[in-house]
Amino acid sequence: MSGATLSFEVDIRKRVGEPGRTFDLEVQFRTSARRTVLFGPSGAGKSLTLQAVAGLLRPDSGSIRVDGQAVFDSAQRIDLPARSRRLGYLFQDYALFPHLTVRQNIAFGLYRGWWNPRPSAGGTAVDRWITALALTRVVDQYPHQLSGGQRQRTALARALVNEPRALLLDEPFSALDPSLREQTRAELQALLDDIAIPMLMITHDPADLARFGEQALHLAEGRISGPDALLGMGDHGSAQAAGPSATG
Ligand SMILES: Nc1ncnc2c1ncn2[C@@H]1O[C@H](COP(=O)(O)OP(=O)(O)OP(=O)(O)O)[C@@H](O)[C@H]1O
Repeated sequence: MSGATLSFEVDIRKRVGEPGRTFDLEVQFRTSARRTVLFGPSGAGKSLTLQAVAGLLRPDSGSIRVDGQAVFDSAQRIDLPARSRRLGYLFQDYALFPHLTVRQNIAFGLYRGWWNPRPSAGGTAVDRWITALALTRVVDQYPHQLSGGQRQRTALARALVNEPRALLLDEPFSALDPSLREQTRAELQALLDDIAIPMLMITHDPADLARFGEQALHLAEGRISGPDALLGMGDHGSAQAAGPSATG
């Protein structure tokens, strides 16, 4: 169960900032790899790109297709809300609700409204991910009572509970103690193999790229500079920069 793929086709422009201090994102790429890593230095535009794919940031123009479906297309006036895109999002700092238990945080992923899930909130999906992510012992604890790894697994469970068609991961290990990162990478890799869900990860850490960059795209100053030929091992799909900004 490790071969699930899905395509992302991104061709977007977005200007942020104020006059005189703007940042222009102009990103074009296609990938159908099982695991794609968008790699680049701080300030390159990685988070803006991932947020646009997720539906958390509206590009000024362009289009985003997921598995052939237009989730954003400025010309056609398509802009699906984040929830309708069926993509799980793992935030860099995990963004857990401090006043909710592990179980409630995970169940929150299932709810549309602003009310809080009951402490006993559950159901098959919540229980499945509690078990799969080894959170059984801590279901009634609050985020401040968890280890970094447990916090990350809780956030992952919340991202997965709606059965998304892909996972979007924003620097998933940067909030962890460096000594925990390698073990946690191995755990995430095993989980992804097990549940066969494609992922798009953004990171500035070469160790993430080495482990998850089945296809690598390099981002610098708001533009993709091309696939990493050394890491682009194409058995499970393909990734390529597209359009005029591609140099590789
Ligand atoms: N809302 C905003 N208003 C103004 N500028 C912004 C905004 N969001 C991002 N930027 C700027 O856009 C650029 C790209 O930001 P982004 O967060 O995408 O970078 P990043 O590659 O994810 O960096 P990091 O690895 O540090 O998170 C940065 O220069 C940032 O200051």
